[in-house]
Amino acid sequence: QLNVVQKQTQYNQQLLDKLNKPHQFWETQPIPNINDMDSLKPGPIQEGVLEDVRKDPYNLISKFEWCNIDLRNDEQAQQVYALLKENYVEDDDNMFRFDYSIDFLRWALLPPGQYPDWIVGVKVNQKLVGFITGIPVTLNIENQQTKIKMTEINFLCVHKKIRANRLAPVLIKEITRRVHIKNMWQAVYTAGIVVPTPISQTRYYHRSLNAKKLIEVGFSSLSARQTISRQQKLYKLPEETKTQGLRSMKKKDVAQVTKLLNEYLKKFKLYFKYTEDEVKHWFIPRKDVISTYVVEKEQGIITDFLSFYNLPSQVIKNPKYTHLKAAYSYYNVATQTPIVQLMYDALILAKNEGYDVFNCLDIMENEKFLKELMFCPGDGQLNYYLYNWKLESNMLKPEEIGIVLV
Ligand SMILES: CNCCCN(C)c1ncc(F)c(N2CC(C(=O)NCc3cnc4ccccn34)C2)n1
Repeated sequence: QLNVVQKQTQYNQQLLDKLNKPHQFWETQPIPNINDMDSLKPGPIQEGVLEDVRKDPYNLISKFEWCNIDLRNDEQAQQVYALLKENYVEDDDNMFRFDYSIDFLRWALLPPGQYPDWIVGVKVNQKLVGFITGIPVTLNIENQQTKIKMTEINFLCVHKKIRANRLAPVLIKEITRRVHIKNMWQAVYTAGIVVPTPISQTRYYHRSLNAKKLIEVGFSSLSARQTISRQQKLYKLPEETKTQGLRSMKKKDVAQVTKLLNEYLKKFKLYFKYTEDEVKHWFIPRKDVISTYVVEKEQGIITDFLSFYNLPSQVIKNPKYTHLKAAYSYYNVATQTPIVQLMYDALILAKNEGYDVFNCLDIMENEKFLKELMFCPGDGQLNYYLYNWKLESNMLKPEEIGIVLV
């Protein structure tokens, strides 16, 4: 009885701390707060000094220990899968939770140049209870001459049962240390929540592919005048794609796709530079992970390509369905084919691959097709963040963002 009271008191105190000092952790980080906006000059906020980087891992509360996860090892990959499946991002009404597959996690976290100590776990008695990851990227910021070698942070997750232990800040500090020790001083990350200080706030849009199921799982709702059959007719798609020469991407396309992508991304203020090796990793189709289709014209010239990734959500409580099959728009480059037509074909391909919904953000040139292809704005916002970098402009518009994080 006593320790229940003690736990409740401790929890109440933590709530009070949060109310009094929200973002206690974030204020200690080199990320501009609102009044830095016009005082900081563009570029790194703190100069990194390699000698000053702590050589040993941050301390953990007793019984917790650090471990590097080898995702190539089936057992360890299974542990990561199970932690995320039960404890990763949910929607605000706790109806859905992401269900990233093992094949997807190997795609997302084992790109060329990956560092083994950037897949970070925390274990208690051999059980994985905390996770955070980094992958190496080369970022172009606001068309600076210099490209910056930095990290893309993702998959921060703490087991539901041990939240409010302040483990998340320690996970962030530890992976920051492991990035600093490699003489890298910036990071890019996204989150559905707002913490200091987004560089861009983007919105999710959804295009219904299986109207009936979306209503049955509670993803979509019917207004007074709508009926399921009218929704099905409204969103119906042809079986066949329209674009001449559209086909699945193959290894032989890597060189052309790399040129197309790197050239196309120069339109934006924030984008990665891709090597051919990286294009091979990120775009060669993988079953149930990534789908990429190229448009091949005469003499084998590739003029456009489209891509989308597979991120199912577990439907937490539903008598009929366990999963929502969602395709997420990845990178789409339209240089000859009208982007509306290219994305219309993406919808047809996704429908034929069995997806229930096609999601995209209002970044890059996406707002050129959202209305015409009947995408609806979602309640999800995705905020983009840069660690240790002051932009020239305080915020970037969504259409200036050329990065998709999975
Ligand atoms: C780097 N990592 C960011 C990507 C993680 N991604 C995909 C994400 N981050 C925050 C969101 F707001 C979000 N949304 C997709 C939209 C959506 O479909 N909302 C209903 C829904 C269905 N399933 C889920 C699962 C979790 C949250 C909302 N869900 C909103 N997506």
